[in-house]
Amino acid sequence: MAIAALVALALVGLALAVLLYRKFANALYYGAKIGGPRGYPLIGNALLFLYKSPPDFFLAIEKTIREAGRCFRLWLGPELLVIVTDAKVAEGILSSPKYIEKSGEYDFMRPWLGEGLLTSSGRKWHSHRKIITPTFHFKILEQFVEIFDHQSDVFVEQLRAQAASGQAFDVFPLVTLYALDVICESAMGTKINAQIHSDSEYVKAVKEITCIIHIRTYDVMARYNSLFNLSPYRRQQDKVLKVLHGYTNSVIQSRRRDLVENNQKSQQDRDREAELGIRRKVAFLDMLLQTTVDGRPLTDVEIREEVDTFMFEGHDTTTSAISFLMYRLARHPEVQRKVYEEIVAVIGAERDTPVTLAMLNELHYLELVVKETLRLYPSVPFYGRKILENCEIEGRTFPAGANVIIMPFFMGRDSEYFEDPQEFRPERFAVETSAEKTNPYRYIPFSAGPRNCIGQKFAMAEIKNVISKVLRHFELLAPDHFGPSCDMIGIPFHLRPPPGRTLHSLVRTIASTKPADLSGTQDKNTRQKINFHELKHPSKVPQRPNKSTIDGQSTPTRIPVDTQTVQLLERLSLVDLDSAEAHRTLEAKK
Ligand code: HEM
Repeated sequence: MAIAALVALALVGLALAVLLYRKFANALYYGAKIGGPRGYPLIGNALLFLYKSPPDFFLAIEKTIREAGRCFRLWLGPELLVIVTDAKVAEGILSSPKYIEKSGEYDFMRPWLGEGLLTSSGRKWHSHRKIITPTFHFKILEQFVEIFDHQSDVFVEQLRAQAASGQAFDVFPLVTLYALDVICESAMGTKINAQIHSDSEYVKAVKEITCIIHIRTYDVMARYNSLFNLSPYRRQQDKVLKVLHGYTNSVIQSRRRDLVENNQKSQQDRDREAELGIRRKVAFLDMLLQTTVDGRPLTDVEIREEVDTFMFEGHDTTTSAISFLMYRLARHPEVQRKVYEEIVAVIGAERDTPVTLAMLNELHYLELVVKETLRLYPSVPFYGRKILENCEIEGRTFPAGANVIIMPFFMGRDSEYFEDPQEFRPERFAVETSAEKTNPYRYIPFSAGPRNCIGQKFAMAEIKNVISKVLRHFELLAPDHFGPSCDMIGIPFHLRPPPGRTLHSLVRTIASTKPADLSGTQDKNTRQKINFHELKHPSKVPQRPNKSTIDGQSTPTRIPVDTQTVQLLERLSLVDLDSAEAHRTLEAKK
């Protein structure tokens, strides 16, 4: 009896081993050929990502790139990841219509976005991409510029309010609210007035779900559903999803009713409205309501997925770009001066001149500055594809099931791709010497190929608009103590996350407290500041004072901006693949 049981057990064990071998042999074999850091049995390289904050995650990857090169494999338990920072390999994947399936990381967005444009694949993605592309036509963009213009006026008022308080604050949360206002009005045609009512249920829900997505992306403990479902994040997610989906659904219903009413209007009514100058702005949602796929209209769920996708992709990315751009302008007064002069030449110095798309397209130098900012701080620092069948790219076999993670963050800092990558030099993108043109796949903050960013023209116009407005009102200044040595500032120990929480969530928590509460949360010496100097004479083309003149003034209007978030990420900006010295210093700081 005992022997029979032992034999049965051995057979089950053998069957299991064969099953596991059949499931993983292919990936193990080709994964080993790609090469990567040594891992442990069963967990692989998961320890590299345990309780990791975003900066620590990036430092770990950067260290591995040094050791293993621009393309290497990692095992996260049973998951095979292939990290790619090689432009040729990235080109092989991004340019091909075969590799459009998204990697496992996108599952963290699915509870909110469902199968929208960012997360879907196959036939659904193809047909939706086709119908959504025309919504970014320049004629439609033109009407969105009105929204940017109005919302950036509100943004300027928020900055002015901070100037009056004189309290330290982080620019990032204010930019988030501005970007949310813009995308909500453009995508749904409704005003949430996030900049004024930042504590509204919908605004808070967007912030919370974005935070949960980030936590799941960076921290291996929140990555797997089995662990995530046991955590408080899961309950929090269920709660905010009700708010998010509820809001989008109600807007869809109301816009449907409006559309029916509008269609019932007689030609006479329409002519009268046209005479009175009543022009209804068409939101992205309206276009979806009127479109058809394979001869049928989109369902409410399909529309909701696309609108929510825009809400996410259209605010998180531009927020990061605008925040880092403001930070860089403050650090490079000569660049800021050139941007300002261009704005005055194209739009004029008057603060309330309405901006048009044609004017924004004329801001060529500002465009170079945006591109340079995205080289160093790509809003989407990595994105992934799932390989469905074994395939060969640039001499390597990528096994079926592998998640390929392409990292523009490191490509933008690679000295083989960009000369002196650590230098902020917008001119490198000038047409004659354009870094983009030498090999377009070295510079991919908007991705490339069939699944590139559909909203990049919208984003560029939005960023240019808000910067042109801010610089007509304020000068961004870096205070004297803010020199190169400050670059090495690490995260003060007491701001490190307790186990189980990522630093990112902590930063978000701090950022969402009132500015006044911030002052006590960190050591004075570790605070970096950007000041805004308000221009006094808007009606004349103002001669911008240089820094020493400003310092000489008795009471300039200044807003000390606490760049907690920038500080966190500035640490990453030092991850220059070229500079072993910088790396050693960072390691020592840790
Ligand atoms: C600085 C701003 C932005 C950056 C850097 C950026 C970057 C990207 C990147 C890298 C992707 C590819 C992601 C992937 O392959 O998984 C992407 C896709 C996408 N982006 Fe953007 N984005 C920006 C702004 C926007 C805006 C403003 C919108 C909408 C108004 C938008 C809508 C989308 C959508 C819908 C996709 C999915 C496209 C598809 O898969 O067919 N993005 N974006």
